[in-house]
Amino acid sequence: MAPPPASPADSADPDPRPASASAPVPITIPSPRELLHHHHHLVDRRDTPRGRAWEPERSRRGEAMDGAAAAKLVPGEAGYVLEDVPHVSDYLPDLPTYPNPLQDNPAYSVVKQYFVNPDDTVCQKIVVHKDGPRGNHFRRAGPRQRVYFEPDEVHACIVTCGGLCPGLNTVIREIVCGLSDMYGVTKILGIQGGYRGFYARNTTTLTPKIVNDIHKRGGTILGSSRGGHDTMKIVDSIQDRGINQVYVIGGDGTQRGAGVIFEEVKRRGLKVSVAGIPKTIDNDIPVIDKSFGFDTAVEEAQRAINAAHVEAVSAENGIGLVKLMGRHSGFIAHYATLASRDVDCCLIPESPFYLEGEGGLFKYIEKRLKDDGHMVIVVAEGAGQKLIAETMQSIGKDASGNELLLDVGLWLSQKINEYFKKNKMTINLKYIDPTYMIRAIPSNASDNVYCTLLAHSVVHGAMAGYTGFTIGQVNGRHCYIPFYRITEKQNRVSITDRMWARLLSSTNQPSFLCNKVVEEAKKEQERTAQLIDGSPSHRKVNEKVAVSNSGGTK
Ligand SMILES: Nc1ncnc2c1ncn2[C@@H]1O[C@H](COP(=O)(O)OP(=O)(O)OP(=O)(O)O)[C@@H](O)[C@H]1O
Ligand SMILES: O=P(O)(O)OC[C@H]1O[C@](O)(CO)[C@@H](O)[C@@H]1O
Ligand SMILES: [Mg+2]
Repeated sequence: MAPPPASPADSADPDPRPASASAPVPITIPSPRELLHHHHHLVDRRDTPRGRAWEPERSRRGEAMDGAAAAKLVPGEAGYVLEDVPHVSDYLPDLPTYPNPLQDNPAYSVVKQYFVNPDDTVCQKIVVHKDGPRGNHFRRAGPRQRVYFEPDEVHACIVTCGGLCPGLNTVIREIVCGLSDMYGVTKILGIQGGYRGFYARNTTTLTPKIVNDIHKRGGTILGSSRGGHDTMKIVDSIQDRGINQVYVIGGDGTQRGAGVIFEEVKRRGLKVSVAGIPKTIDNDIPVIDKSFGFDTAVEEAQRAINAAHVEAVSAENGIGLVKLMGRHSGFIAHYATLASRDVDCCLIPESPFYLEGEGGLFKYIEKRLKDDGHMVIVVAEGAGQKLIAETMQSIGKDASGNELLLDVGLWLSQKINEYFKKNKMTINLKYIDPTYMIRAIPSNASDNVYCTLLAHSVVHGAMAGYTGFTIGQVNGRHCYIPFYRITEKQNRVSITDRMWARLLSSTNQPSFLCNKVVEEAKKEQERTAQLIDGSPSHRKVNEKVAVSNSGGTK
C-alpha cells in the first residue's frame, strides 16, 4: 500500500519546487513582451508564415500567449535567469506529495544520486564571455524525490499530432514503459487520430505488452491528424475521462495546441499535467539541440542521394535531383549534403536562389557538367517557393492552416530541361522524391536511445507535478521548457553561420547571395543571438528585481 501523503508544509521534501527557503523567490513578471521586447516574434506573429498558418484559430493562439504572459522568471547572480515551467501547485496550492516509488525500484536504487538536485538548471547558452551574463536557464529534467501523483491515481493519455516522423512509436512505447516500470502506473490511454481523437474517436488501452514491439515500426500506432483542435471539447474529454497526465507528441502546432489545453485545464482548476514531446522531422523547433527522428531522416536521405549519384555518373551529362523535406527549415537537406559529399548543390528555403544569368543555378550546372560530366542537386521542399509562385498559383492550406507547398522538384526539373534544350545541350535528369519514404521509416539506433531518454524525462516531469512544459535536450542535458519558448519562433538554418559556410565550401556552389541578403541575414542572426543570450531581458529582470527589493518604483 502506498504510504500516506505528506502535506507540503510539513514534509522534509528536498525537491518540490517552490524549493528551499534559501532559494530565490520566484517572481512573476507580468509582461514578457516588455522583458523580451527585442524579440519581435513574441509581439505579433500574424505576418510570419507560421502566424498566418494559425489564423483560423487566432483566438486560441491569443490564449496560448497568456502562458507566456505568466512567465516564471527567477533571477540569480551575474545575470542568471531561470525560466521556470508551471506546476500544478501554482494553482492548487495544498496538494499532497508522495515519496518517489523509484527509491524502492531495484533497477534504479543502485544509482548514486539518482534524484536530481532541485536547484539544478541547464544553461541555454553554453558559450559565454568572462564578463557576460550567465544567461537563461531551464529546470533540469529528471526524477524528483517526491512526486505529486500516486501511481494508482494516475490516468495518463498519449496523443500524436501533425506529420509523421521516425521515432514516434519509440516515444509512445517509452512513455508507457516508463510510467509502468518506473512508477507502477497502470492506466494509460492512447488517443487515436490526433487532437480530434479526444472527442471523435475511440481510445486504445496502452500497456507495456501492447507497445512492446512498436518501436520497430514506422509511423504512429495511434494515428495522427492535422486540424481539429477544439479546446473545450478536448478538455471536456480529459475531465470526463478523469485523465490527469496528458502527453502530447507533435511539432510547433501541436505544442501550441498543448499550451492552450494547459491554459484551459488551469482555468478549470484541474489537477492535470500537460506535457509535450517535440516532434518534427524538419528540426525546426527552437531551443532544443535537435528533434528526434532528424538523425534517421538524414541517414535515410543518403540512400536517395547515392541513387541520384549513381544515375548521374552513369549517363551523359547526368543530373540527379533529390527533394527532401523541410518546409521552412532546410536542415535535412543541409546535413544530408554535408554527410554525403556527392552533392554539388544544396538549395534550402533560407537561402534564396535564382536560375538565370551570372552566378545563377543554370550557369553553375553548365560548368559542373563541363568539368565533371555529372552533378547532384539536393533541394528542400520549401526552397524557391517565391520563384515558383511567379508562375504557379498557390494551392491553399492544410487542415491545420499550414501553407501547402508547390513541388519545387518537378518545377526545377522542368526549368533545367527547358534551359538545356534551348541551349542545345543534351542532359539526362533524374528526379527522385523520397520525402514520405524517409518520414515513414522506424527510427535508427541513436534516435531510439534519444526517444527513450526524452520519454523517461517527460514522465519524471509530469509525475513531479510540472505542467505546461515541453521536454527538450539543451546542450546535451534534458530540461523542462515552457511551451511558449518552443512555439515563439522557428529554428532555421543560419546562412551566416559557419555550418552553412562548410556546406558551401564542400559543394563549391554559388552562394546566390547579394550583399543586401547577407546583411539582412546577419541582422536576423544578431537578433536571435540576443534572444538566446537573453542579456537585454535579463538586465531588465534584474532591474525589476532590484526595484522591487528596494520597494522603489521607476
Ligand atoms: N495555434 C494553435 N492552437 C491550437 N491548436 C493548434 C494550433 N496550431 C496547431 N494546432 C493543432 O495542432 C495539431 C498539429 O498541428 P500541425 O498540423 O501544424 O502539425 P505540427 O504539430 O506543427 O507538426 P509538423 O508541422 O511537424 O507536421 C493540429 O491538430 C492543429 O489543429
Ligand atoms: O503530411 P503532410 O500533411 O503531407 O505534410 C508534409 C509536411 O510535414 C512535414 O513532414 C513536417 O512538418 C514537412 O516536412 C512537410 O512539409
Ligand atoms: Mg509544424
